[in-house]
Amino acid sequence: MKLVESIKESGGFLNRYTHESASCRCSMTFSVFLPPQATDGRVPALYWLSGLTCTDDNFRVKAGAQRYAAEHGIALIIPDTSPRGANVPDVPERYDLGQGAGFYVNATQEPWSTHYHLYDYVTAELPALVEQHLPLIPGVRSISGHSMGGHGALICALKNPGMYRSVSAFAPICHPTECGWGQGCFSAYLGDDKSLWEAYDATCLIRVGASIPEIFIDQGTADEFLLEGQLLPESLAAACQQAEVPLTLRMQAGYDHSYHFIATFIGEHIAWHAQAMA
Ligand SMILES: N[C@@H](CCC(=O)N[C@@H](CS)C(=O)NCC(=O)O)C(=O)O
Repeated sequence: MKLVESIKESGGFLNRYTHESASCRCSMTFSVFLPPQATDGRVPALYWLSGLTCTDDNFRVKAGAQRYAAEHGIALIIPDTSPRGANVPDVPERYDLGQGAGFYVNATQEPWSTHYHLYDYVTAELPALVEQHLPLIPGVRSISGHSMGGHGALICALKNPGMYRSVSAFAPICHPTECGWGQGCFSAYLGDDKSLWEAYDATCLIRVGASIPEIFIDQGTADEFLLEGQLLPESLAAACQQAEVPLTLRMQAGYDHSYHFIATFIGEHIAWHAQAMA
């Protein structure tokens, strides 16, 4: 992997890397915040998955997370949301399909199946890469994300028991098989057989017994996509209650879907993950 930018922040370094991804078969860019504690030792890592339209840039410039990561001595690993490049299929007129909308699945359908393997990328290729090259404690990971990335964080944790010490999410797409965003991407990436979609749906995974110690979610009540029925936290809450999965779902009065909402609560999420990785 190649370091393309390094900026000192909060006593640590906000770095950007590019590498040739075997999973996505293209060059991928990701950001990493290394806290000051990484100068003389190895640190735990919190993976952050962003939402529709995002690159690795949105979280690093808008969430204000680096200050808290420095305080707690944890690294932030911030991947892109899809494969990229002129040879990678896209639908430029759509923000919710193609580049910027990888949905953290392994696509099986043409033309997406060559490059759109974000699930393998995030759960296997990227952790192996960063743990080999950066001062991270191998295997000590947590995961969080926003919207499409909140969905990504939930399914990565639910499908890989023990891989992450903790999982949280901001305004996650909780039941993608039942919302417009999810149905649009899953039909394109995974095909028409809806039973295959359920393997990438947090609510469905909990219904069929996926084991997870605890889930922590913040959701704004004035979130335009909550009101539009894209997020469906009530479906996840019902599944968790039925399966006796501990869920802390905080409905935050008046907050919208934006990074202003994330910036307000990211400190609490980072403190919670840091404790789980201590
Ligand atoms: N119409 C919106 C829909 C997409 C959207 O709200 N994306 C959220 C995640 S689902 C986001 O993080 N946008 C980028 C940002 O706020 O920096 C847009 O094009 O930005």
